[in-house]
Amino acid sequence: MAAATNPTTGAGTGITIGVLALQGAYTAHQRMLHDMGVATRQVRLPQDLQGLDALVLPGGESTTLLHFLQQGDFWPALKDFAATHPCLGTCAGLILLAQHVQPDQPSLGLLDVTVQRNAYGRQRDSYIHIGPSELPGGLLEMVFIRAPRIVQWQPEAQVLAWAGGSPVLVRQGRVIGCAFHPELGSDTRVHQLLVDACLTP
Ligand SMILES: NC(=O)CC[C@H](N)C(=O)O
Repeated sequence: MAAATNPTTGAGTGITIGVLALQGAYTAHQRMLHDMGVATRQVRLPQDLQGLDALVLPGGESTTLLHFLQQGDFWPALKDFAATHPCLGTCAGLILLAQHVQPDQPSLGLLDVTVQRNAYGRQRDSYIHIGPSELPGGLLEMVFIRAPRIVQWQPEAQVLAWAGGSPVLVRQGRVIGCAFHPELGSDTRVHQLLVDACLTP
């Protein structure tokens, strides 16, 4: 892990965060991390994981992501990386990190939650919710796009935000899962959780 020189932002920390760039909303994550002063690298091949401090698994379509990730040795390499480094999974990325997925599909099993895919409706049912959170400053704007719902969770998964009676932001050790899209907008607090996880020994 890199030494912190400015723990309130990514600037000057020397950390590099990978963004899984196979499909989906990865450029918006890169832009947000860049604006926070954090170096990023697109991850398209298993060897791109080498030397990274953390990884973002973006939103998109989890079945399509799985299709690419199950080629060659990407899946075991990702499993090893995610078990040993901070990770932030948003929307489809949360589905990849979950312990159980409904309907059933392979997942990394790093967050003790069960997620139900597409539980908030179709693309046209996308909506913005403003709700309380445990993040510094409280209230959080959350963009939901065909989002998964966390329908079961274990106490190991610390809930940091709720919407409509369900957890929508959870953290388990250095793994963070988020049902909404924190990369769309200018609020950096969810990404800051990932940066902070990199800087925590
Ligand atoms: N915005 C998103 O990432 C949607 C997730 C998608 N519905 C899936 O099941 O993978």
